[in-house]
Amino acid sequence: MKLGIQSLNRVFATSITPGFASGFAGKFSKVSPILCRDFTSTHRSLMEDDYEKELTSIREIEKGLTKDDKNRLTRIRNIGVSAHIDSGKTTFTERVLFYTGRIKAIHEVRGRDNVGAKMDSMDLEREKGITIQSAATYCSWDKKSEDGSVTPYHFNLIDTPGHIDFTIEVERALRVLDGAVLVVCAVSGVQSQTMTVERQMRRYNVPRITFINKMDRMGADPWNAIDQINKKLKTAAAALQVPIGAEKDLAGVVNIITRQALYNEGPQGENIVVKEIPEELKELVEEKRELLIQTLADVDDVIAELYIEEIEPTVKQIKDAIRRSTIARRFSPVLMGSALANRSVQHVLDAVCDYLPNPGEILNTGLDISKEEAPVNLVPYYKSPFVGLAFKLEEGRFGQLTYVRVYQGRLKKGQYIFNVKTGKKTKLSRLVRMHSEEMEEVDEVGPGEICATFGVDCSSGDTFTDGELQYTMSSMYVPDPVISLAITPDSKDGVNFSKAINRFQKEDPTFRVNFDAESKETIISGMGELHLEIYVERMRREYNVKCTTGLPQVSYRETISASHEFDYTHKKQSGGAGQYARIIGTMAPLENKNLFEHHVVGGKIPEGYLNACEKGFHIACEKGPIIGHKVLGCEMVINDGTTHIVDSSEYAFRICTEYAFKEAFLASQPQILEPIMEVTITAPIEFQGNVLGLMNKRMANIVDTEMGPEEFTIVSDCALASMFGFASVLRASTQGKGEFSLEFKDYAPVSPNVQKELIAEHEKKLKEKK
Ligand SMILES: Nc1nc2c(ncn2[C@@H]2O[C@H](COP(=O)(O)OP(=O)(O)OP(=O)(O)O)[C@@H](O)[C@H]2O)c(=O)[nH]1
Repeated sequence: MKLGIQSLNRVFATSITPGFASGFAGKFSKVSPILCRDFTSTHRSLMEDDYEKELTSIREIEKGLTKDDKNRLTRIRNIGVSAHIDSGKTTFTERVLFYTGRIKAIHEVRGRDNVGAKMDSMDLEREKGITIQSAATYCSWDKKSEDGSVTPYHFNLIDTPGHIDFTIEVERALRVLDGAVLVVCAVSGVQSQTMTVERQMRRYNVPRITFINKMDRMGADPWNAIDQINKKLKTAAAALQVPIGAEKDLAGVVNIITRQALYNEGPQGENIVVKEIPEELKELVEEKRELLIQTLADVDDVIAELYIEEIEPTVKQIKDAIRRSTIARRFSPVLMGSALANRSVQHVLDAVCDYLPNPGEILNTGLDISKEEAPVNLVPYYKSPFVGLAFKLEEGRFGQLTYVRVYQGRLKKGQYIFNVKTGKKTKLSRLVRMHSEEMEEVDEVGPGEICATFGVDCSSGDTFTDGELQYTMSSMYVPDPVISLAITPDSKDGVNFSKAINRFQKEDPTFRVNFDAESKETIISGMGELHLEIYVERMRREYNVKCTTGLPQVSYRETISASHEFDYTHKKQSGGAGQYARIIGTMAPLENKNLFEHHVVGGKIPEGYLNACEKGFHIACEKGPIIGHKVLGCEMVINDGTTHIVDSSEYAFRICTEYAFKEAFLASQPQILEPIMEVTITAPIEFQGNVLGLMNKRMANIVDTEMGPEEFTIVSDCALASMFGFASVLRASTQGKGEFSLEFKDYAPVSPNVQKELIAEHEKKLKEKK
């Protein structure tokens, strides 16, 4: 047996930081909710972080757990199901609900019975066959051990959408989950969204097991998919199973740890029958078992030592090592099967119990705002004072539904909870556990659990406590919208329109609404065409408001590429009180953010006026001087100025800064930036020429091409403006067989010609309005 270099490092130099442990984690960050949009600091603090340190804190917390706490926590799993579009998350979750007894019958996504899967509860989801909102449910799984004993586990499960347009749903689910099942298609392998989801999991330090689905399809190749997980996702992964049969003859899997063949029998594959391993698979099973142990030796010290001594680890040693390294985010165990063909889903549930952490094995931290935001560990003790996070809001039949993850203490019906941000106190009149759109009343939920409540006024990401503690938790990453649309309700009745807009904004932080005073239009912004289309459709269906929409507009940014010194005086004396302000300073380009600073000495400009200048700066950044889009990458520093004893005021200094900003901006070689998207297109090979033609026409920069047995994938960078309406163009060019996804990558300057056109268009619009 050969030993990987990494395992040698781990055995002989155990101080080496494990590569997979230093991922990104919102949970452990020192970022206050106010700063939650700036994740750079989070990344940095976590890169320096180290799982060993985290583990020390977890061990410390464990010491305080009572026997009851332990019993409760060890049986809880908060998990998410995430994947690329159409990998089968919803189909998989439907099986989970069926096998756990949560639903009595299986219904398919776009199934002939027209019922639709349980977790796609919205009509639109059922019609389109896509998941739009993440749905939460809970269920119980009786896990049978090898010795025949049964242990009941309690799962809170969230099925998340695959489309990048609904990415916020994935972000908020991962923020509160302790583990995830990453579903990968056995034919397509790792796809663009798999990589996005993986990045999100790393951001929140979520351990994951992988399920290779669609093993019943022609061309299924789990070994290729595992290879891609290792290479593309840079996650050490190895199979725990080998399939028995293929395509329509897929009968079950061999558990290579216990060396047992597990067949799914019964109409819905509900009976697991244990048999001898088929003769023709024995060699493959041993080969893959060795590979599993070898991979584990690379990430786990115990197995590495046994490996060096050439001792075969026991079943328990292998399982313990998988658990340790999965929770430490160094390894992802891979299971395989077919959700649609009812094969091998039950083993994923066993693996969730065996290898994913319970809420007591994950470190969650907050900031104590009563002690200058000192970091605090949250302890999942039943008797601790309550701390919980409102991670999702939804308008339900009975008012606003707030999803809460309880981090410590418990929530009881009738109890008062305090919103740390607003200081508001609310009595909990109802407490429910969610089961897709249905709910079940409960009196109490303990630490580590997820529940929902009504009548709590808050925003997504607010922390609640019992009123004594002043803790806040870091919130989730909210990406900036990239696309906008002017929207006008057809009827004069604006009440329902406002209601819908308010509700959608509260529920979804990536859906933004602005009223453009110049054009007198309401502008909605979001993550993509589909995202906005869904909201316009929901307004019609749920609020009876039909709307007319303009053409989608790119959310450009305005920036500068040179520095400029300014000396600006704002003076107004037309009877009554005058206005006077003078500021002197510099304007300079800055990477990816805006910044206001002042270095005024000797009280030449009083503090209050300087604050007004800062306000003026931020107002100016909201509407750029060239085409009225947001400013990005600009630093304004005020070094000096003068005041007038009578005519100076905060108002005068604010206005003065806005004018000075405009003047200096226009003198600093202004540039318009446009969003560049990473476009991933997959289609059958015969359409490769057509697709390349489409992308060339759009001046896309091809970054990668991959040929599969039947399909090809092209990854390219392309300006968002060229991608509007692409769904129908691609459909027409590939006989409806092509698929694509768009993800924001970066901002880049538009060409001088385009800049000229955009400015001319903007000026024309302004003239028309006059
Ligand atoms: N052959 C085969 N098809 C499957 C399997 N699992 C799911 N499908 C099909 O794949 C399609 C997509 O399944 P979904 O469960 O909606 O996938 P999803 O990942 O939830 O989709 P989004 O939420 O829209 O991203 C459906 O037509 C399913 O019937 C499987 O194991 N084998």
